[in-house]
Amino acid sequence: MAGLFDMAKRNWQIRNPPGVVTKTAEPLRFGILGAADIAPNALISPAKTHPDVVVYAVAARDRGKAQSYAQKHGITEAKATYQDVLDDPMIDCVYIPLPNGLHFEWALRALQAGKHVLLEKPSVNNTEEAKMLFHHKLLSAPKAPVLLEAAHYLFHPAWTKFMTLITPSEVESAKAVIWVPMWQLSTDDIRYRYDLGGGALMDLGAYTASALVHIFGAVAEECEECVTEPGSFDARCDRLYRAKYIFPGGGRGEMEGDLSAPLDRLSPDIHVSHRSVSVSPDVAGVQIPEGHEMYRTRKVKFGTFVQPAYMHSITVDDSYELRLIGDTSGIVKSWTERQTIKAYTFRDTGAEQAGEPYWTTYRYMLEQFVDEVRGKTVKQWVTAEDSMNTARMLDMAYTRSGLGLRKTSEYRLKA
Ligand SMILES: NC(=O)C1=CN([C@@H]2O[C@H](COP(=O)(O)OP(=O)(O)OC[C@H]3O[C@@H](n4cnc5c(N)ncnc54)[C@H](OP(=O)(O)O)[C@@H]3O)[C@@H](O)[C@H]2O)C=CC1
Ligand SMILES: O=C1OC[C@@H](O)[C@H](O)[C@H]1O
Repeated sequence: MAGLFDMAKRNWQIRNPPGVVTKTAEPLRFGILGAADIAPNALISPAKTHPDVVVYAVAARDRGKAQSYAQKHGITEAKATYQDVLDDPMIDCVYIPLPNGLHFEWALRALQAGKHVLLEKPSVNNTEEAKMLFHHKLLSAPKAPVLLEAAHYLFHPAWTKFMTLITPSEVESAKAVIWVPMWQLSTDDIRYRYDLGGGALMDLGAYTASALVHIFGAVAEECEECVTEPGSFDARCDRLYRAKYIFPGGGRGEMEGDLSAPLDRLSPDIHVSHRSVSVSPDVAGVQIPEGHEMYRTRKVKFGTFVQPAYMHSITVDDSYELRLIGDTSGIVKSWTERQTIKAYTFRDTGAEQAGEPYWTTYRYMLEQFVDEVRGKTVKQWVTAEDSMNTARMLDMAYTRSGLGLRKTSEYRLKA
């Protein structure tokens, strides 16, 4: 009952955060490229509770659309073009929620304009673009701007907690699944447009692939199978994928995503199985007779890993075996233990870090982005290597599926 009350309160406060936030004297001013559906959740709402952030401008291809969007969301300026945002010296940071196929070009343009960039996932169309973007000399110059792929779920304390329960070198298998309900997207959505970097692997695979890389602590060696089903708009864009990977050391990773899923599949989740390993009795908080050793096989399930702020659940199932040392056949005793864990703040993980139960993944991410821009130490981050690894995983799956890579942008910065 208390759990239900907490959930209702948290979900209400996500939409109606308590208290009034006083902004700093010179907050970071953000401009948004595109009047995108995701921006209210991903930036506009989180900015309201961040004292050092103001969403200052939005640009749309149609000025009227930018104006009504700005009015609806209390944004000071509506710009007629994306370039107008980049040319405005008042703007410090740019959020890019454009279709995937435009991320590379507009991220480069924004970095060249000296703006810090929060770039929607997946950061780019493929590994070739990832290398050109994340290795660009603009990012290694003195006082280089910040570039972050908005893989928001990695910033939530539930993910941090989940990773403390995983030992990447001992993972035998893992499966990550994510679904979008069938009513959510139109058949000609940007996710079904090849020219815009569409495809379920691009859209949902960005989550499942990056999750697998973190869980195994490495990018896969090979994608051994990738079955897809096409969307109706363009057969080159997958509506559904099921991919299987082999990781260094032989671990098996699977991922599935569906952009038009039936109603019974609403919770994105991850299942991880570790192999049986010898553990110290302290780990299980038990004492064992002399001449014996303990083995543990751990399974971890993370329900609702992508949007954990609304509700999530991490379940750890440990199976223990007590054996005589050196006797691999005889089990003297076996037992199981289950823990169910939730972490809505870093306090729940035992760490001292800012946050409130009603902070979404996006709000936690914004906190770190601002800290990085302000030159403070960040606690969670998506590194250039992380972004490149996600692109490598997606490229492997697209190649294996036969659909081929998403095309590389022809845009290049003038020297
Ligand atoms: N972090 C998250 O949880 C989520 C992230 N995303 C990511 O955000 C990005 C945008 O997704 P979403 O907000 O759902 O998409 P929308 O279609 O709502 O927004 C995309 C924006 O791109 C602009 N645009 C520019 N060129 C084109 C073009 N040729 N065709 C269509 N639109 C164009 C449009 O801007 P204009 O206003 O100028 O017309 C539009 O507002 C994607 O990269 C997606 O992966 C999406 C959903 C959730
Ligand atoms: O990033 C995303 O997360 C959730 C999905 O609804 C959406 O398609 C995707 O773009």
